[in-house]
Amino acid sequence: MAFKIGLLGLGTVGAGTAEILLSPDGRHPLLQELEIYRVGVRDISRTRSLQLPENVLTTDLEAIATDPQVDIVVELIGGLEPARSLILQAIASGKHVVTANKAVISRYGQEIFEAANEKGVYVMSEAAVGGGIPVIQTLKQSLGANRIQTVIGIVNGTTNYILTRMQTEGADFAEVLADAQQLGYAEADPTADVDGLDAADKIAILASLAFGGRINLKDVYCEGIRQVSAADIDYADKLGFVIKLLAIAQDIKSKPDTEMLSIRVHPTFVPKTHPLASVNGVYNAILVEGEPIGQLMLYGRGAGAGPTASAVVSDMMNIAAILKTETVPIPHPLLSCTHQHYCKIAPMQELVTRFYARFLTLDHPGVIGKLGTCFGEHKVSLESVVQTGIHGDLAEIVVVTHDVREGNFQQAIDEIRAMESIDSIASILRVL
Ligand SMILES: NC(=O)C1=CN([C@@H]2O[C@H](COP(=O)(O)OP(=O)(O)OC[C@H]3O[C@@H](n4cnc5c(N)ncnc54)[C@H](OP(=O)(O)O)[C@@H]3O)[C@@H](O)[C@H]2O)C=CC1
Ligand SMILES: N[C@@H](CC=O)C(=O)O
Ligand code: NA
Repeated sequence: MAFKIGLLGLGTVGAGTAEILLSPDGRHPLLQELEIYRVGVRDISRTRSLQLPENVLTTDLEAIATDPQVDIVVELIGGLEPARSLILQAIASGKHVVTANKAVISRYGQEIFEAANEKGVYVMSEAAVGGGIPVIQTLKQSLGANRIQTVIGIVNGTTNYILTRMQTEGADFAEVLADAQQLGYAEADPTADVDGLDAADKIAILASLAFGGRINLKDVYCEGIRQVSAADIDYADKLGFVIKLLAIAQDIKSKPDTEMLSIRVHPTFVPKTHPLASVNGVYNAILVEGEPIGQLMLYGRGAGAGPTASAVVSDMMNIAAILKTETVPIPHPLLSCTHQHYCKIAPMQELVTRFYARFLTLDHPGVIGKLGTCFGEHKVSLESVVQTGIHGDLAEIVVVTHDVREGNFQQAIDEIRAMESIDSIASILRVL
């Protein structure tokens, strides 16, 4: 029995997926039962390196999504529309769906999964987070016995690639971004990568799986890497840290019967001894802490044709395997989405974390004392304060705090910004 695949998109991930399907030798035998039936693209005249079966290419994606012959629709075009509508059309036509589209799943998950459950079809999205890393299945199935406390991830390959090369080669941001685009890591609009939006989509999906509720993406705090300078990377190094764009979801409830999560994406000082500090280049890693499992880290390539396609094809095989046995009722309790409520997300002011801040000040006596007094008045305890150098008429002062309430820290910063002896606040970063 062959399962007919309708592939929407033949770009980086689509081509990687087709390549696996066209070379089944040495892989799981089930792969031989997945047949590329139609492939939808935008520009049919474009030269493609793949040798596809004849007459499969079309620009009519809607026809694929609704074709009665198609068993599984694989959405790999990216973006919000027409991707969302095509997924919904496929579901309405009774097709199972595989997608790598975190933007659509994080925003329209409720609509999509409700439609899928009603229609009795699967929507699988392993490639949407961590590329080839099997993190979605791990959270959905393998860790189901745990109470999850924390999920911390490096989940954007493009920014990790950029930060790694800035750190190791002192490379220029724009030049490295162009390389990441060339390598097929970046989104069609790389703003989504650089400004942390892609990582926010991904941590919303992971948090939903880890904490068993829907996440409203608007509640996810998001800061990208544009402001990270060579000077900060250098100070981080001297202080024993590396800078990583972290996506963090934590259960911060104060009592067992309450629910409160902190979900955020921001560049972070990570101690060099932390397991996430050595995750470099396009590699992603997701560190999960749960009870009783303790710490678990998944590591692998988070972007690129082959690794991402590995996840896409494994989703197709999972669906094919279920369809073959036909013993499992749909919705399958471990493969389908069964979330009903929205999780409560704490405002950032309530976060308790350490901070690194770099100030440019007039080189006057007593400036350090004024900074210390102001922080003290706002209950911000300092771990270290160093005057690191002089730039023309300005002194540079670097501060690292102990754990503080973010709201208190920001109030102190507002007062400091208004001080006459402060020229500017060059950077503020959170410390893990
Ligand atoms: N690249 C990566 O490493 C990863 C990507 N993803 C996700 O996978 C998805 C695909 O990404 P990627 O392969 O990089 O994207 P690409 O831009 O490389 O490819 C997009 C493909 O979709 C087709 N397409 C786009 N819009 C339309 C449209 N409106 N109508 C018809 N065809 C269309 C394009 O056609 P044509 O070829 O004619 O231009 C192209 O074949 C995205 O959701 C992305 O977020 C997830 C993990 C990793
Ligand atoms: N643009 C994304 C691709 C994978 O999701 C990234 O860089 O991680
Ligand atoms: Na994955």
